[in-house]
Amino acid sequence: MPARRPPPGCRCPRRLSGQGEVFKAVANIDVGPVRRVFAPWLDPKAKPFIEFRNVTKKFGTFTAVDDLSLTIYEREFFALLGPSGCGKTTMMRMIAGFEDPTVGDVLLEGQPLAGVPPYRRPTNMMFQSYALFPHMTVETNIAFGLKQDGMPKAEIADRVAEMLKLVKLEPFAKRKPHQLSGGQRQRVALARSLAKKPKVLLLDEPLGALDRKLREETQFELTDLQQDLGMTFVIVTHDQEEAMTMADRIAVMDHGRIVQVATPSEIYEQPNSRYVADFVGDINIIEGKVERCADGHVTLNTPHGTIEAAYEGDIAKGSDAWFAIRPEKMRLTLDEPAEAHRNCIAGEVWDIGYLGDMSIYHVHLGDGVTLKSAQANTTRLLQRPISWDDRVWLSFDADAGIVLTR
Ligand SMILES: Nc1ncnc2c1ncn2[C@@H]1O[C@H](COP(=O)(O)OP(=O)(O)OP(=O)(O)O)[C@@H](O)[C@H]1O
Repeated sequence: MPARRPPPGCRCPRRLSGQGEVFKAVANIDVGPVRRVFAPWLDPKAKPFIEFRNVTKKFGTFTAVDDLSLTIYEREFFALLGPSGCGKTTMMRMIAGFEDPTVGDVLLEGQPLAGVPPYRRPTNMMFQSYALFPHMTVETNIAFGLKQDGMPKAEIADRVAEMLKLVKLEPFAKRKPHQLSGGQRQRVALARSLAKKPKVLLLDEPLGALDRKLREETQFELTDLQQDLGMTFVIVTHDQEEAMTMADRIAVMDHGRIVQVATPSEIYEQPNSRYVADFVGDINIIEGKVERCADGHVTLNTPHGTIEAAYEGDIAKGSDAWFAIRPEKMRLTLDEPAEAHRNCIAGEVWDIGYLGDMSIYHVHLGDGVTLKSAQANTTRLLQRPISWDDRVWLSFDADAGIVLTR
């Protein structure tokens, strides 16, 4: 098993002692006495690497990408996340040069890419299907693009050897794709994409063909590789866990627009809308009306009682607002909590989803609303105290969830 990395956005101690010098150079952001993070987007002096400036892409009358602006920084692992058809692949294809914006500019290192054909761009795109040549061996597959570019034979041999080592495929150099596992084929495709040493690697659902376990392992390999190479990776995925595991930042997209760009933990803990909250991970959303908003708190009147939540900002009394809280942040008890007049909701256990390490309790509130509470299975199944049809209390702290206004 690969060693678990620090969470994205916290690429710190391990990388900064040793090869991590590169990160010091690009992002000297101090966030405390011990920790420095890779966060060029917080550095006003950081230069954009890839830029979308008011880009619209239309196919006929259909708008696939809608007046979108975005900055990606050098050495970033950036994920485009969103439902099918939201425009992720179209954005990647505009970086690679397979599509041109209808309006607006895509820039690389400050230079507009308009008119630059794909083969002249320092980008390479790896597709989900891998598109390996079945009749060629692993090494000839990796060498293919280099040969086409007219690289001298000896250099090609060196580069292929380097790539085989990088993706740990040296023993398989003479095999053909059908003699490899799915994960090995994925690594050949990766080696082939990296062979020309592009500045930007574009990965379109790169792990879609792998089973879950291999996918998880490969995610870590890919992020380690990206860090070691110091390259910029842009990945398209509709798998939010994949984006969370690998990316420094995630752009959540909806209908050709970006709804939020932030680090995985910000996207998860501070979604800016119900759309993002709901798209990334499991969440309970409770609708209410603002009763009071002052002193860093909002009091919400909801059909399930009063919720008092931490909130920095101002919302007018009487406005609609939503309290969003992750299932793992909901306590579940059989006894009524002491402060049952607020942040406590009574219900009945309707269903229990057993996931092995944890169980998801679906709690019915009576008026058709169901909330979820995730409980770690620290005791064996037979010993667990809360079961189907039990009357229970869900409770939470004021800062356990987030108040959303849209
Ligand atoms: N060449 C094209 N002609 C017409 N419409 C297109 C073309 N390419 C993409 N589209 C449309 O643009 C929209 C965005 O497509 P895109 O492939 O970027 O979505 P996506 O977010 O990558 O989806 P998926 O996750 O399914 O790959 C879709 O509605 C798609 O049908």
